[in-house]
Order: sequence, then structure tokens, then C-alpha cells
Amino acid sequence: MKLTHFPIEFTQAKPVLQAITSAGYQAYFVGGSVRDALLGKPLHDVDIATSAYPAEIKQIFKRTVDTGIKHGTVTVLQQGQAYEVTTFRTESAYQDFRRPDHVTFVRSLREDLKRRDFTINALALQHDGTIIDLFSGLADLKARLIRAVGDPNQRFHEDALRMMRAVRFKSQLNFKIESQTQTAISNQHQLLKKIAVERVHDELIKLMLGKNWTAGLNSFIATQLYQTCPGLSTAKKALFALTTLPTVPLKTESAVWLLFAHQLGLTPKTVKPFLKQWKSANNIIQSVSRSLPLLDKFLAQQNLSNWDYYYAGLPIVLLANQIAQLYGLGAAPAQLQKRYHQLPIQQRRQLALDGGDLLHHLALQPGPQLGELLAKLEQQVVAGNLPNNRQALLQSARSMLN
Ligand SMILES: Nc1ccn([C@@H]2O[C@H](COP(=O)(O)OP(=O)(O)OP(=O)(O)O)[C@@H](O)[C@H]2O)c(=O)n1
Ligand SMILES: [Mg+2]
Repeated sequence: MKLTHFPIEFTQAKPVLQAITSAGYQAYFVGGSVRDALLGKPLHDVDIATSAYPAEIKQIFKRTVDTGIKHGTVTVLQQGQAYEVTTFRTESAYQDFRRPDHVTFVRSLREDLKRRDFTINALALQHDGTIIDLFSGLADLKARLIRAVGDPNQRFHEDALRMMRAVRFKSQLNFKIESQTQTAISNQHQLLKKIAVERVHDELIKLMLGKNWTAGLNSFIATQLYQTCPGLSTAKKALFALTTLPTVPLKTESAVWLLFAHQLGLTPKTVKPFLKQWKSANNIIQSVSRSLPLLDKFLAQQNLSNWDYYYAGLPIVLLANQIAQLYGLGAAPAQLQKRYHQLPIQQRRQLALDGGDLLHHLALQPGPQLGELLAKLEQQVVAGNLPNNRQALLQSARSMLN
């Protein structure tokens, strides 16, 4: 079969393949880009596999970077683009169910493709558009099936993260997991414990940001993969409840974690250790813990106060609202935006007076009293109880001191 419509990324990268073949070696586009091109999806990274060894690649191209020579990867710089060119390899010595630290370079495309995870990821594309399909990847693409190449148990022993990749692709592609592949995942789900939590994290987030996240999550539960994950091992019921929500796409990592946090019954306090276990970034932990109380208000159909908007800021309000909408509550984002912009002030620096003014006019000493006074004025202004002008604020401050 031939790929008739070459996406621009392939067209741009074609001279790299041609240079390698002109030098007498084989070179193909491989991996996710071939799969996505056949599905008509946008490509992100174009990977090239070749029979040439790294030293041979470096002789062909003027500008290269030794990205991962040990693993056979050289980055070729060509017309402002960077392409990862990786020598065909087998990964014979696997250690601890993680990716190997040792690879063997080979000259055979078949050897390279047969150690890849799924048939749909084991297609190769020649520069003239010919698809090399040694493991029935095309049939599986057509049947929308995620099927391990060869023996699924072996593939998951080689790299246990592949089990997470299967449920992630299910979400992203809306494919089914072929039954023997699914059984192997169920049987070996415990192997996922061997994988660094950061890598599992990335796959779980990709799953949840996928278009069909409820289906992906369903497999994540059914195969018991969730049992090896931080903070989720006893949460089957809560996780299952998530799969009954409408499959509206989630937009950000924070939205994903907020949804989990809510469903697991976490609080702004308990969500922090939960997310730390997952090695989430601090800014994500902050957004989630700050939006949780707002989400609770939306779900309890309580009105948010001016202070809620002011203190959290618009992005956090919109985040909480996004999740509330999944539960059929919340409001139109434009409405929330309007409300936020109607606040008397959005930032403390917009207050018509500052600490210096208070010190100067009220003969106060710097210290906690000053801070408290300022905070009270700020709250009154935000609530709309005091106009934001200097005279009114000074007068009010005076009366607070008496
Ligand atoms: N655990 C893994 C990871 C990757 N691969 C192989 O390496 C290719 C590229 O890997 P990667 O970019 O991580 O995944 P993609 O399939 O390209 O998916 P994505 O769209 O997320 O990049 C895969 O297609 C697959 O052939 C594999 O066999 N086993
Ligand atoms: Mg990729």
C-alpha cells in the first residue's frame, strides 16, 4: 500500500531519508507519525529508523548532534528542523521491566519493528510513500485495534509502561484493545510498579486529555492498572464513577487532577500529598488545591462571592467551572469572565491607598496591625462595601482604629 497524501512534515523530512538511501542504507519513517498520518491526524514528532550505524549517519550529514549515541540515536539538523535518526536495534537485555540500558544495532528492519509495542506503531514508511507492514498493522488500524506485536506478555515484560500506553491510545484514538493484549495487561498489571511514577503520570495525563477518556479510564480500571498507582489503589468505585460522566474533553493537566481530587473526596490539604506522590509540578498542585473549594461551591449551587473571584483569580474560577460543567453545573465561562471584570478591583495594587499612606496619615507603626488594616480595607472594597477612593478608605481606616 502507498500513502497518497504526504503530510507537510514528511515532505520536509524526505531529503533526510533520500540522503541516507543514496548512501546505500535503508531509512524509513516509523512509529507514531506513520500511524497518525494514516489516520489523518496531525503529526508531532517525525522519527526516522535506519540500517546505518550512528557513525555512518554522521558521515552523511554535515550537522548532527549525538543525542543518544548509546541507543543509536543521532539528531540530524536539516533546514532548520531537527530529526531523530535511530539505527535499527533489538533490545535483548531488559532489566527490571524497564527500557533496556543496552541495545544491539542490527541491519534488519524486521528485527527493529518486531520489538515495538503495538502493530499500529510498527509500520514503516518509505520516502516514495510505500508502507512496509510486517505485522498487520494496517489491518489493525482499519479494525481500530490496539494489538501487541507478537507475544503481548513478552512486550509488556520488556517495558511495562506499554500497558499504560495501550489504555492511553485507546483514549486518544478511540480504538479497542485486542483481547489477548488486554488479558496480558490484566495478568501483568503489577509490573507497572517497576516504572518510575513520572512516566506513569505522563501516560495517565495523556489518557485523561484524550478525546475518549472515559473509555480509556474504563480499561485502566478493568485491567487493574489503577491498583499500582499512587493514591488510587482502593479507589475503584470513585474511578468508576468518573467513567459515567459525559466524555467532554478535559483541557489541562490541572483539570484532570481537579477531577480526580474531587472524585476521591480530597480537600485542599489532602490533595497536596496525593499530588506530591504523583510528582506533580508545584504550580499544578497550587491550582488544584485553590480550585477545589470553588468547585465544591459550584456543585453545591452556592454563589461565589466577590472575594472568591478576587482571591482565586479568573483562571482558577474557570478551572473549577470546567469540572462543575461535567457534572451539569457551573455557568457559561463568558458569564464568569464578565463577573470577574466587574469586580471593583482585581489586584491589591489597584487599591486607592497603600501601606505607606496609612503610615503617613494615621501615624501607625509598621507591623501586623498595618497589614490587618490594609487587608480589611481590601476586603471591603472587593465586596463593594467601600468605594475605592483614598478619602473614603482613610476615613474607614480611622474608624476601624477607634
Ligand atoms: N514503550 C515504548 C515506547 C515506544 N515504542 C516505539 O517507539 C515509537 C515512538 O515512541 P513514542 O514517540 O513514545 O510514541 P508514539 O507511538 O510515537 O506516540 P506519540 O504520539 O505519543 O508520540 C512507538 O510508535 C513504538 O513503535 C515502543 O515500542 N515501546
Ligand atoms: Mg512519537
